Amino acid sequence: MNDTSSASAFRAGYAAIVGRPNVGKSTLTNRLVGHKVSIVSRKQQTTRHRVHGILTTDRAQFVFVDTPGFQTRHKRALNRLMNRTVTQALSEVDVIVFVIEACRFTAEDAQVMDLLPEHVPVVLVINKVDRLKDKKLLLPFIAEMAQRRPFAEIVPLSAEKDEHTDELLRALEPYLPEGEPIYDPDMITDRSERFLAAEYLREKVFRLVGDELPYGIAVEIERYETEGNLRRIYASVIVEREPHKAIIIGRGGERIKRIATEARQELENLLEARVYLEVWVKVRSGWADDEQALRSLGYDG
Ligand SMILES: Nc1nc2c(ncn2[C@@H]2O[C@H](COP(=O)(O)OP(=O)(O)OP(=O)(O)O)[C@@H](O)[C@H]2O)c(=O)[nH]1
Repeated sequence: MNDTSSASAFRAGYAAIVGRPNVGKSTLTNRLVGHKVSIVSRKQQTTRHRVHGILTTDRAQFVFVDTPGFQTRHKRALNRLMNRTVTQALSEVDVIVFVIEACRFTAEDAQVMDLLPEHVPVVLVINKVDRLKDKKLLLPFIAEMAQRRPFAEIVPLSAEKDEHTDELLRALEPYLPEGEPIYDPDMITDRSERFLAAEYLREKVFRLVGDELPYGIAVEIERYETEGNLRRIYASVIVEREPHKAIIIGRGGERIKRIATEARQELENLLEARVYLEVWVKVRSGWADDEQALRSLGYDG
């Protein structure tokens, strides 16, 4: 208890995970935390909230902030809110994890990099190295990236295959301040069950509706009741236009049934509880353009 040497001191702090859409930020957060707290989709820009994934080891507590993709093309209200969220997240953290794809550095990546504050250390993650056919290309790419900016560390890894993710944790640890855990060590997220239920349901909608719908989809939890080990969840999927409703419902209600069943099963695993989930599809036109409506749906940046 009286040991004051810094080598054994516990560390705790915040790490923001940033990068352009689709580089694998959600996959990485989930891998590091070991639970599915942030939704993953092939479709871009599925992460709209700051989600804290929390990992507590015997040496440190990492609080990960999974930020939405930087918006460079679209100008709708939703995206203005998202950019504000990102900027805010970055100024508050102890270390930034800047994620790019192996051997690709696009104009969009450069735009994200230019927004990173100078005073916060940045660890560069080169993700998806499993995709590289020729691993020899990695070294020159690392050298090229090191020229672009003084990164605190550069860690090539594969979030999906869980390769070298431990090295990232080792690289991040020294940048966390010494101190007591910020959250209870048993926690994996500071989000409520209600929030996670909405996220899981939204992920299923994105996965099962595929590319048939634009981004104007939201999920609202209308009632969330706990009765012992049972959760009763009443949710709405909100779309912008009537024809979108039919797409989500599917022929004979087949698709919405599958969305609800899969979301329920995953929630049962996460919560270790029985889940009753009822899902309705509603049309509320223009919500993605209306910041007020977004706030009421919980997108309050
Ligand atoms: N091959 C390979 N694919 C990966 C890896 N990491 C993520 N992916 C895939 O890349 C896609 C995007 O991953 P996400 O984690 O949703 O990306 P994101 O950066 O959070 O995306 P946004 O939420 O749009 O910002 C998914 O299809 C993942 O399965 C990896 O290490 N290797």
